[in-house]
Amino acid sequence: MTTTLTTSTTRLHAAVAAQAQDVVKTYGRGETAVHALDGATVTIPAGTFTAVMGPSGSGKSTLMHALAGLDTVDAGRVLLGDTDLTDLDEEARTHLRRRRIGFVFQAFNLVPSLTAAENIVLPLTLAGDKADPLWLAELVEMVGLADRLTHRPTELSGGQQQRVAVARALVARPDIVFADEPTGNLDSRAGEAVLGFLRSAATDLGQTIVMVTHDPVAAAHADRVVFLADGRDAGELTDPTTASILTAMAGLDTTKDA
Ligand SMILES: Nc1ncnc2c1ncn2[C@@H]1O[C@H](COP(=O)(O)OP(=O)(O)OP(=O)(O)O)[C@@H](O)[C@H]1O
Repeated sequence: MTTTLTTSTTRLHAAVAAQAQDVVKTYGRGETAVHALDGATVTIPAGTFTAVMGPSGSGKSTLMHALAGLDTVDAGRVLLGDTDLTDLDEEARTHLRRRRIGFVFQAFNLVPSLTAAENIVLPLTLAGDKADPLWLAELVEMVGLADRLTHRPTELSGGQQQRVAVARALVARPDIVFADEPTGNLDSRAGEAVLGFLRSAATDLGQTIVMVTHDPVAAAHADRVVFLADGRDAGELTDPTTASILTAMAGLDTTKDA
C-alpha cells in the first residue's frame, strides 16, 4: 500500500504507518445503539504529524483506540504498517502496543512513585529492554528535562509532566505515537512547548504522530488535519492554519444525531 502526500516541503511519503478501512464500531444494541464509527477510512502516512478533529461524539477517540489496538472493531480493517490488528487477539494487541506504539494522554498518566527518568524509560523497562544512552540523552535534551530527571511527578509542573510523557512516548522509537488532547490540561505556553516537541519529533526524527484535539491552534502544528463527522471521515486539510481549520470545522455536518 502506498500513498503520496504533498506537504509544504513537497516531501514524498511512500509508507503508510496506519490505516482504518471502512471501520464500523457500534456501542449498544437496538434502539439505543450508537454508531461511534460508521465506515471510517483514514490513512496515516509514515513520518507525518496528523491531527484528528471533529465535533464532540464524531468518533475521534474511538478511531484512535482502534488504530492503537486498544479496542476491537465490528467491521472493516485496521492496519498498523502491514499488521492487520483485526486478526490479533487481546494478548497479541497488548504485545504490539508495548513494542510499536507510544501514547501521550491529556492527564499525563505518569507513575507517581517513579522519577521522571524512570517514567521516561518505563516502556522499555516493561518490555525488558534497556534504553540506548545516546538516544535517551538526546530525548531528555530535546524536551528540556535534564535538571528534572530525579523529580517525581508531583514535584513537576503540568507542562514538565507532559514533557516527560512525550519523552516516554518516543523512547522506544515506536512506529506511531498517539496523542489524545495532549495540551488539554496545559496553559497555552506549556501547550506550545509540547506541540513544538511533537512537531520536531516528526520533522527531525521522522516520527509518525497522530493527535486528537479540539483545538484548532494545536491542530495547526500538524502537517495535515483529518476531519471526522458522524463516525466517518469528512475531508482533510494539508498544511493547515488555524483559520483554514475553523472554516473546515464550520462546514462539517453534525446533524445526524441531533
Ligand atoms: N464505551 C462506550 N459505550 C457507549 N457509547 C460510547 C462508548 N464510547 C463512546 N461512545 C459513544 O460513541 C460516540 C463516539 O464517541 P467518541 O468518544 O469516539 O467521540 P469523540 O469524537 O472522541 O468525542 P469527544 O470529542 O466528545 O471526546 C459518542 O456518541 C459516544 O457517546
